[in-house]
Amino acid sequence: AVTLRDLPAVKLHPMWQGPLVVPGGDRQSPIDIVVRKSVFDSELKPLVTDYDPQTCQQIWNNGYSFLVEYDDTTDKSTLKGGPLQDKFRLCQFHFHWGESNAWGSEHTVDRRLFPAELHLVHWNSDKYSLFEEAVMEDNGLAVIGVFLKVGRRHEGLQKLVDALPAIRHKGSVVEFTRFDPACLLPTNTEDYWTYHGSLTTPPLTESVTWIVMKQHIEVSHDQLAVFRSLLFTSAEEEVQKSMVNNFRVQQPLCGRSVRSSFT
Ligand SMILES: NS(=O)(=O)c1nnc(N(Cc2cn(-c3ccccc3)nn2)Cc2cn([C@@H]3O[C@H](CO)[C@@H](O)[C@H](O)[C@H]3O)nn2)s1
Ligand SMILES: [Zn+2]
Repeated sequence: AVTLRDLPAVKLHPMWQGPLVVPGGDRQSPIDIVVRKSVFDSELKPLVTDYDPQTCQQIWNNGYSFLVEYDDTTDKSTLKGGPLQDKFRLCQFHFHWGESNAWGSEHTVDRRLFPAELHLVHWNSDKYSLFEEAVMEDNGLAVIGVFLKVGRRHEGLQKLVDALPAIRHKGSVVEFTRFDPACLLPTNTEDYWTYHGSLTTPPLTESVTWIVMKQHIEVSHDQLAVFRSLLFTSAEEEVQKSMVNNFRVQQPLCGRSVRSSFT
């Protein structure tokens, strides 16, 4: 497997050329999950997702990734269980990927990189009434991370892949409805690691309970190639830049422990 050390000097997106350290940040994400140092916690429950495909609204290119956004004005698409005490509302999901299949994920497992990583973003609707409020609070957010590996074509993903050419440029949006994000979860949603961290893109707020699934999902090489056909740049810009390597590098653990729901 490829580890971070093997990476050639990967040209990072301007977002990551600046100071990568958040002043006073001691719970930043992503991290390397060292399996033998994770602590089994028998109190951790299986995840309970209840997503309503009717709340799917649009898919758009925000110049860093592509986001599938859900109507989060009611408790229709929710996550509970796992390490969570409250109910969380799905607001969007997106991916991070590399220019090659050798890297692209944000989290790593024993330094192992995956070609891509899915993030399903939720906020605590028991305690807050808006995402903007929750994002400023300790553990106001819960993000499920799912690793992608290249292999069999993912039938559920294809509807999303087919929509990507319409949002090639930064700022483009198209209607995208009736998509059930549960199809992107691995079959085993009982085994995961969980730790307290942050958003991996600005504002990098330290408000995320991360839930990283142990089991990956498989997508085909061609499906991943369509992700790479997206552009960081808007239609007006002269120089078009491929949307690849849109991941943040690993951050120091700063004494945090990672719990596992499995032995
Ligand atoms: N790599 S990852 O760790 O997982 C993520 N990295 N970034 C993510 N999001 C972007 C974001 C926006 N804000 C923010 C903070 C304060 C005020 C306003 C926005 N923080 N992170 C998550 C995200 C949120 N949203 C939408 O933000 C709107 C407010 O701007 C809100 O009204 C919508 O309900 C919500 O869906 N989109 N993305 S996640
Ligand atoms: Zn993300």
